[in-house]
Amino acid sequence: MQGIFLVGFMGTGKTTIGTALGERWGLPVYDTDEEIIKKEGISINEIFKRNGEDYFRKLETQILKNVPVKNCIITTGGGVILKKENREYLKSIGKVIMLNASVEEILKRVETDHTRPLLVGDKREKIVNLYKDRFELYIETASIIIETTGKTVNQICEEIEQGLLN
Ligand SMILES: Nc1ncnc2c1ncn2[C@@H]1O[C@H](COP(=O)(O)OP(=O)(O)O)[C@@H](O)[C@H]1O
Ligand SMILES: O=C(O)C1=C[C@@H](OP(=O)(O)O)[C@@H](O)[C@H](O)C1
Ligand SMILES: [Mg+2]
Repeated sequence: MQGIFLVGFMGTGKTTIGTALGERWGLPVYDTDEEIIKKEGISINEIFKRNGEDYFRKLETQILKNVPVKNCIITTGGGVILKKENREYLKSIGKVIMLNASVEEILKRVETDHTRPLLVGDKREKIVNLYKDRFELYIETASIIIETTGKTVNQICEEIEQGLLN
């Protein structure tokens, strides 16, 4: 089986759904953020603080291109689609699934979480602006789009399974 990649905005549930799919299908799951944290030995917040976003993006591309793909599920960080190089790689190497959610739903899910350096300050404003810049890039990269607002993890996994059959 070719690799299954989950892309989408922060808080759309990529890490959660990828983990659930891994359990359902008995496949290994690689989360690019977790691989970056393992490699650097510090949190994403700390990487942004010490080395800046550009450094993080370089690591992200490196990790993306080096995680196993065949018979694996790969969950990405929300900004992976910013680089054309990454979008092309994703499209060429696996099946790309976009998770989507409304701004209100994302806000609810990330409200009390302080692990995302790009959502510091006015979270709603940050989400609206970043999503506006990125939306088309997710759409361009993915071949399956799944709406997650108001759905359970199980429902979303079932929709993904259905989407892969079509
Ligand atoms: N379908 C869902 N319904 C409600 N909460 C969800 C759902 N999917 C994920 N979450 C919650 O939203 C938060 C962000 O999920 P996460 O998987 O980290 O998203 P991402 O990796 O896309 O940033 C977590 O607290 C998670 O438990
Ligand atoms: O959208 C982004 O630019 C980011 C998303 C995060 O991952 P999640 O989408 O899993 O939250 C993480 O990679 C980093 O904080 C930057
Ligand atoms: Mg994640």
